[in-house]
Parts: sequence; C-alpha cells; structure tokens
Amino acid sequence: MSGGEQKPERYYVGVDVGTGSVRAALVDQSGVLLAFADQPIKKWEPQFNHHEQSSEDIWAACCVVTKKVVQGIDLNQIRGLGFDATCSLVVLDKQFRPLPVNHEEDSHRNVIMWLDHRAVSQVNRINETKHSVLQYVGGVMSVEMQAPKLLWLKENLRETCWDKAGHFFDLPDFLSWKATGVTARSLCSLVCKWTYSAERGWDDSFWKMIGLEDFVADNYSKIGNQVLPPGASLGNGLTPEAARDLGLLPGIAVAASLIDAHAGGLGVIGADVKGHGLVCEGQPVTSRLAVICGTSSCHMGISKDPIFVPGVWGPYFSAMVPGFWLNEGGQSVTGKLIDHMVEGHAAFPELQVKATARCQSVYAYLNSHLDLIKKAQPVGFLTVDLHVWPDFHGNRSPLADLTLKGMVTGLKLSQDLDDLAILYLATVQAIALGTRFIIEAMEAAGHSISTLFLCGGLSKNPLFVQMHADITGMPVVLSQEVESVLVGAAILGACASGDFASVQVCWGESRGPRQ
Ligand SMILES: Nc1ncnc2c1ncn2[C@@H]1O[C@H](COP(=O)(O)OP(=O)(O)O)[C@@H](O)[C@H]1O
Ligand SMILES: O=C(CO)[C@H](O)[C@H](O)COP(=O)(O)O
Repeated sequence: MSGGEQKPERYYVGVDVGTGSVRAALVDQSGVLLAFADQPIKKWEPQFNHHEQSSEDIWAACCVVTKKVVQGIDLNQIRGLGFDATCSLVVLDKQFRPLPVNHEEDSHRNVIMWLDHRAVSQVNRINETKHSVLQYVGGVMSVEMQAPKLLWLKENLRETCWDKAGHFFDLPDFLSWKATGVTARSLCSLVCKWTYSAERGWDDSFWKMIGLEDFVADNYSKIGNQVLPPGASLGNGLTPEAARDLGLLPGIAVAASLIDAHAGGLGVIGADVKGHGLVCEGQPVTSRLAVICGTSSCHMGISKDPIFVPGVWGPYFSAMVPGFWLNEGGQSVTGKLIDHMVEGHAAFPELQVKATARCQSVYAYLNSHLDLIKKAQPVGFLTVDLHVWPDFHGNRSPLADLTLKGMVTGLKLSQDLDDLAILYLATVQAIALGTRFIIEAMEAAGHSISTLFLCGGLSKNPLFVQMHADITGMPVVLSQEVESVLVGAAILGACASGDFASVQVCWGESRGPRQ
C-alpha cells in the first residue's frame, strides 16, 4: 500500500485462516508488516476423506492472534480489519449456532473443510447435468466446491443438520459475519465456490436441477442474497461483542473477505518490479501468475476478457482483482504432500533428531543434505531414477480428475536419510512439473504468462522456489514481505476503511520483489 499523503500512523489488521493455522498481522499504510502472530487450529479426520473443523475454534484462534499483533498499539490508530480464509463450508442453525456435519452429531465439528472429498457421488451427478454454470468452473465441478457438499448434507444428515440449518457460509464470509453481524457474502467466495455469477446472479435452474431447489424457494437466504465486492465495508463495522473478543475498538471498518489464495494473489500480483530487470517489467499484469503455495497450491492468472481453460477453475469475473477475469489452477495437496512423504519415511525420526541438533527445520536440513550428496552435478539430477506422480488427493488442474492417485517409481530397499532426501526432492519436482502442466494448459487457452509470483508457506523453501524456476523456465519473484497473504487481507481492511479507494490503489512500491 502506498499511501501518498496519508498520515503514517494508520494501521490495518489482516487475519489469514489457513488449513493448519490462523495468522494475523498489523500492517501500516505503506504495506509494511509490523507485527505477526500465529496459532494452530484443530482438524478432525473422522473417516478417510472426511475433514472437519470447528468455527468456534477458528474464531477463538483469530482472537488470540489479533490481540497479540495489536499489543502496545493505540487502538484508535487501527482503521480497518480484513479476513481471508480457506474455502471451507461452515454450517449454523437459524440462531447461528454450530450444527454437526458428521454422523457422530458432534456440533463442535460444524465445518466441512475444503479438501474434504466425501461428496464424490454428489459431484458426479452434478457434472452429469452438464449445466451451463459448469463452464465457469473449468467445465467440471470439483468435489471441493460447496454445491456437492451441500447436497451430501441434504442426502446424509437430513434431520440432524440439513433441516435445522439456517446459514451456510464460506469460511471467509463466516468470519466477516462473526465480526460485524452482517450476513452479506463476498463476491469472491460465491463466484469461485458456489456458482454465483457477478453478472447474472444465482441460476435457479442449476439448484433445481441438482436437487437443492430449497435455496431457490427461500430466495437464497441461507447461502447469501446480498453480495459485496471484496474490500467493501460491512454494516457499522466491528460489533461491540466482536471488538471485545478481538481486543479492538467497536466500529472499526471490516471488509468483505477473500478466499486465502485470492488474498495471496492480491498481495503479490500487483507488485512494483521496476529496476529488477524482470521480463514482466513493462508487460501487463496479465503476464503474471500468482502461485499461492501452502497445504495446496493455487495458480491465479488474470485476463481482461474471459478465457475458458479446460480443467482450470473460472473464468471468474472480479473475484480477485476488480474488473479482471480470474482463472484459478490448483494442486489439492502440495505442502501436505511434502509433509506426508517426509513424515512417513522410515528415516524421519533420524531427520528430526539431526535437524533439531542443528536448530534447523527438517526442510532446511534436507536442502543442505541434498547439497552434500549432489557431488558435481546440479541437485536436480539426483532424481534421474526416482519419480513421483503427485496426485495423492486427485488432480485438481488441469486434468480435473479426483479419482487419480499418487505414484512413486524407482524405489529401493534402502531407507536411509539419502533416500528420504531424494524422495523429498522428487516430490518437490513433481509439484513443480504439475505447475508447468497447469501453465501449459492456461497458455494453450490464451493466457500469456512470463513470470511467477510465489507466496505461502512453501515459498519459504528455497528448493521449492528454485525447482519452480528450473522446471517452468520462468523467473520466480518473491515479495519483500514474506507474509504476502496477510498483506492481501490487510489491503481489504485498508480498502474498507476508506483510506484507499480500491484494492488496486493499495498496490505499491513497498511490496516489490525481494533483493
Ligand atoms: N520455513 C519453511 N520451510 C519449508 N517449508 C515450509 C516452511 N514453512 C512452511 N512450509 C511448508 O508450507 C506448508 C504450509 O504452508 P502454509 O501457507 O502455512 O499453509 P496453510 O495456509 O495451508 O495453513 C507446510 O505443509 C510446509 O510443507
Ligand atoms: O481452494 C482453494 C482456494 O480457492 C485453496 O486450495 C484452499 O482455500 C486451501 O488453501 P491453503 O492451501 O492455503 O490452506
């Protein structure tokens, strides 16, 4: 954010709810992050492919981290609050109390997480309809979107959940409601995950065709019939109750939210790259691809006109950058896959001991171990006879096939630290090759991408970044501000406060590339 004539002592709070943790940041009007805090959140996997969370646990974590980042600050200087979150489904009853999304009737677990694949039969039936809304999700709806999950609830938890439900929220919208009492939904979540069209609104025929005509009958009150652009100011701002919870003052501006990948995209895609000799300098912003790499990776490319890319979500109008169409490629598990491979290996306990002894993360240790064993050749050559196919949780893009599974070829009997390091490298390479596969599909459909802008937890891993550059053949830009997703969330708060006219105005020099 470059504030021009704004006074320097104006602050914004961004809250980012990822899959594994909640983070908050205090950001000034130049986009500089002044304080950071994080807090893990609970996850349940009651059966294979069922992933659940608790909206109360998530809100409690939001309160802990927000209180931490504003410690010692004059609260009157905090002008706005923005949330981003994973696109998980939150279910509340008519009095806004949590409802169980499980057979155990545990109402604490009232969130079906984005990576939950329980609704396979439902999504297959939805895709068989070939309804025109599917054109705007890459031609095939993902089991990770909300319509199949809603249908699953109706078909499987009719009495305990569906009939009692009063409100179905995307997690980013739940958070903005919790902060303000306003049930308006963000255009971002409704367009990207719920089949809403920025131009045409809800399509009654879709909901009737898939057996969820209930929503049409009550004029979409349960899933949202007031829709606002991300960054729009909600109601009267923070309610007194939420202000107490968060340790902020009532009435500060709260923004309509973004999905986490979109906040990351917003945080990096507009970076000022002048003077860094990058190929994208002087090229339109549409030549950039933001890749947000956390538990999953999301590949966000924007265009002036709609581009239909088979197997890549979108095109979504104004869902990330106002006035631009968005295509969103993705890999459902990337950070989670790396963790799965590393933690499941027989040499993991040895790795932990050795990394701890050096006060390093296991990834930093593995990266230096690869450097040790690579001998004269570049590190990438260590995997000439070991290969990973990374679709352990299906393929989101560009194959859009949730039935795909993972694969490793070239395994030997030895299970020492060298093997673990090489398996880790092969996994990182497979993920980078997946990104190249997505870029090729986007380019074949009309995108022209020259530069990658990476953010998210995996962008802290130099090997991951290098492999993306080597394998795609494109320069990879990292923002000066490592926590770019949080900058995106804070931009929403800055926009809602009225200090900035739009989310693009917040893009500025302070968020240029790292040197
Ligand atoms: N310092 C680090 N070095 C290497 N990898 C990291 C680091 N920090 C996080 N990661 C990776 O990033 C992933 C989590 O990213 P994060 O953005 O925190 O996830 P989420 O937003 O989904 O909660 C982890 O699975 C881990 O593999
Ligand atoms: O579908 C998505 C965005 O549209 C994301 O994959 C989902 O929100 C999870 O994000 P993360 O990997 O950062 O936890």
